[in-house]
Amino acid sequence: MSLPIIDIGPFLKSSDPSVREATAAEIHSACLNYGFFYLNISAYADPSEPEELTTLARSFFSLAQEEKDKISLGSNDKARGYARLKENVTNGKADNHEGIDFYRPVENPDKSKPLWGENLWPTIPAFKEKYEQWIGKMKALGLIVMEAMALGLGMTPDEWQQLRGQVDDSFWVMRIIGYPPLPTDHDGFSCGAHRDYGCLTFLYADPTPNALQVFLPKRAAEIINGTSSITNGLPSEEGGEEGVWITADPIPGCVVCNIGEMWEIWTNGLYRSTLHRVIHRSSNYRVSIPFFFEPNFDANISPLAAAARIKSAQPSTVPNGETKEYKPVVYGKFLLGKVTNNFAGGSKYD
Ligand SMILES: O=C(O)CCC(=O)C(=O)O
Ligand SMILES: [Fe+2]
Repeated sequence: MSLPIIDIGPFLKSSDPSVREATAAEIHSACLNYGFFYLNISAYADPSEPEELTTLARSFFSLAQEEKDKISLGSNDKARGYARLKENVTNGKADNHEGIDFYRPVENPDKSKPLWGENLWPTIPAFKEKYEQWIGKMKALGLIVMEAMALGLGMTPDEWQQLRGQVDDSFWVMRIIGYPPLPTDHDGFSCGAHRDYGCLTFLYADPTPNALQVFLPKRAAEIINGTSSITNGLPSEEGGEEGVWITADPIPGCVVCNIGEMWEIWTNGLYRSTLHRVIHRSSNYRVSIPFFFEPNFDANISPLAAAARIKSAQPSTVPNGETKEYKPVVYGKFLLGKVTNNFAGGSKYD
């Protein structure tokens, strides 16, 4: 047993409402229980596409350090470009990875403003074209999965159109990450424990096993009891909540999909964004390519009526029926807070 595997094919291809609702229900239950699932996209993208992207990424990461530094984010807008091995810090510890970040292009770029520069592309032939094709596909996939989620939450067509208007010009991020083996004496992780802060992450990773781990709180872990991939332990950095780390190895034809903190706000905590980390100790160089499908820069994210309807139909687990009300945020402001924090020595993962 592992995290649920959901095929997006039937949702894409069928006009039968019961088929579409079945996929939507699977996604809803995965979001309620885990915040993470495998999305089989083989009906949508040929596996050779992301494989080619990892080959291109490897040719970049194998360049001399000074070549890679030519597209350094430090000399750009502090967000777009290349970050050296250990430059990113999570929970106060250097991450043992290097990477390149790209964001949605902006009008009137100005690299003196955080986040507001231009993307810096490696000059490797076909690199930009192939990645831009992938970005186009992942953006469209984001809208498809959002529609399925709206259906899963029982949103009316009008409510869906309103939500769609908050994500139809996604301020997406794509990250290309290279992980050398984690030295046994490294004080930290390949990528420290964090929650994704946005909307939906679609992670393609090369076939390396035993790298990505997902933290399942005790209740969720019990649902998929019997899993052989349970490691153990509690994340001390997260207040010691009881649960288990499970490994989420790549599955051919699938991306790993998880929900970010904006979904916590939209659902007022009904869906939780789940802690995850990377510990890559095998001897190879691992490459992963997360695509973050995020809300529009100026989207005002606040709890959705559909989630409130589901919550009010459930018996309250909190004394006196009190529930925490999530505070609305404007996505772009929230993001700038993250990026400015990175610049101050924090992390995009904090
Ligand atoms: O490389 C991975 O498997 C995960 C990376 C990740 O969680 C992130 O960049 O947010
Ligand atoms: Fe992540």
